[in-house]
Amino acid sequence: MLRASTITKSLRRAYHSGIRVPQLATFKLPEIANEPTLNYPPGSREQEELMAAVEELGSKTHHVPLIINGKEVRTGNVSEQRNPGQKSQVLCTYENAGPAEIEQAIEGSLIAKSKWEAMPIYDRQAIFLRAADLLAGKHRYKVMASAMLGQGKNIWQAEIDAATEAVDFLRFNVKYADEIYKVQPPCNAKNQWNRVEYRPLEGFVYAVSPFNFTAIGVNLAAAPALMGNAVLWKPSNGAVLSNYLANEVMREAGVPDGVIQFVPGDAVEMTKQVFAHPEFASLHFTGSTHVFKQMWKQIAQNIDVYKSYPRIVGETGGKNYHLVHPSADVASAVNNTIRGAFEFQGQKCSACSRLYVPESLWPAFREQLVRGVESIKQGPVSDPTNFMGPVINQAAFDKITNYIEYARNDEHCEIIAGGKYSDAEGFYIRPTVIETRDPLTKTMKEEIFGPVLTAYVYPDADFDKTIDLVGATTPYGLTGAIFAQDRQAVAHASARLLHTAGNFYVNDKCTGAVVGQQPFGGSRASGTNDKPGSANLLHRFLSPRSVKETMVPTTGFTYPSNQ
Ligand SMILES: NC(=O)c1ccc[n+]([C@@H]2O[C@H](COP(=O)([O-])OP(=O)(O)OC[C@H]3O[C@@H](n4cnc5c(N)ncnc54)[C@H](O)[C@@H]3O)[C@@H](O)[C@H]2O)c1
Ligand SMILES: N[C@@H](CCC=O)C(=O)O
Repeated sequence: MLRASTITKSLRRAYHSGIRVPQLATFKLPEIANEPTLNYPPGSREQEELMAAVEELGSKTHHVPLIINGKEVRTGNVSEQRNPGQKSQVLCTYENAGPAEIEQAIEGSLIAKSKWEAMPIYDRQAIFLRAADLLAGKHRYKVMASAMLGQGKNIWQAEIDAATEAVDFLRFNVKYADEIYKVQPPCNAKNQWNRVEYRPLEGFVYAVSPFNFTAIGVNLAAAPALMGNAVLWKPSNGAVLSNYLANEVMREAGVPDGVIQFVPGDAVEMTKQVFAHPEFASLHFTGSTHVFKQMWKQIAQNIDVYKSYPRIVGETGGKNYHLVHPSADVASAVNNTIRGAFEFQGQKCSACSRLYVPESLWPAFREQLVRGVESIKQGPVSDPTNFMGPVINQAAFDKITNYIEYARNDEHCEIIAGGKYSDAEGFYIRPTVIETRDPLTKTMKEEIFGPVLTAYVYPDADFDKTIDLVGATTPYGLTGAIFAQDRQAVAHASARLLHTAGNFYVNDKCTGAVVGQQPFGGSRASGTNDKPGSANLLHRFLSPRSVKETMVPTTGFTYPSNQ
């Protein structure tokens, strides 16, 4: 007979070797809803606290290490992230991962994954719910401040990105995971029980994020991680500090060491190394179309190296439209166009960058548009009265201003608002509207990713032809909007424009999708349309296993018809 002390010792050993309390109930999640957006009016406590965080964060240069297996790693290969609105200010310096650190991160992630995937879903859900609460509460202003100073976001844009959208991704993914786990085979033959288990992918996930949305970086790493995967997260050079702080929030919430490896570095070299690894299981990418296509080709070339077929998930560029019908409410269409085109300096994949207006409405439309655009206040994010700030860096500034100069020199184009810019202090480009007589001019076709809108005026009788034009002008299919009060026109355009936009809006701007409300993503050259902010995305990081269990012995092998 075992003595009590021996039993206690054995139990303690069992506990420490990882034996867990079993799940003793089917749990019900707390209610999941969108994080309320704070308004930050002048004089409010929230504005004061946020601006204090901006001042505090901007008062020194921060240093961002790699985070590999939960440890801060320094390589000595250091780069800078500057404030795009005040380019002399170095917001942070950060370490770049080299081949040895990438190798270490991949190995560590595979080891961490073995425990992480075995952790019950409710533990993983609890961790990400906690991360959401930390981001919505204790760390909200610090992370927002880093997006404001590092990515040039004003208060509102930082709020809807680094606070509410990031929090919504974390919380809604938890809800979608719950729904996915509940989906089980509808039929069981007699004496049998069929089950589906939602395994994570075998191997590791490579998450590569863009500069423009902190929330997207969070989701690129957190969504696969929630489903039991381990992730190498390569942030954009333009968003290192905010992404690092968001990752620190997830670590504080309990994401175990090694599950998300935070590895800024040289995009090309790192990607080459990652894609050559046999355990590479998935690319989770958001960024430009040409980079995604290049990555897809690299993966295809390495296909014989991999253990499994890698899941390729990529949300990419857009050339989004507002189509105005003669029956539209002009003032509303103008206001939506100004917001859709120029919020966050047009640096949204969903930004409106081509506009189609009927001749009959154009005089009024143009007058209101130009007046509104010229009235836009622009400057550093430290002044909350600014509606617009800087673009992200010199390369973006040069690229965008080249488009403006192209239009200035094109005989079919006229710059009717804006057109001015300066990179003396920071990368400031005035919101610019180009009117063109050529609907296929360069600025109507190519993604500019800046505050440049091109308008084409069509004869009212050509509404149908214009619908065709909208669909045929670009290879993209991300977002679009129809403005009309005539229901027939709405229905007609909606049907005819079916494949031109993964997010289609009626009498609303083509930007500003909200997690839990408008799952986001486009098709054609705009991406794989796996809809971040929906259960669909989470499925991409799962490789389900079907289990069939038979309860009674099999007593023979012949068919009844053989008797
Ligand atoms: N569809 C969407 O949901 C969505 C959302 C946000 C941004 N975007 C798109 O992202 C782009 C803007 O973001 P960006 O400027 O950060 O994009 P980007 O393509 O320049 O960079 C995205 C990421 O890819 C990395 N990268 C760059 N070149 C690479 C290469 N050759 N190999 C491997 N990795 C590489 C970057 O370091 C960064 O981390 C726009 O095209 C925009 O439309 C799309
Ligand atoms: N949720 C965002 C996605 C923007 C992409 O950069 C929007 O719809 O504005």
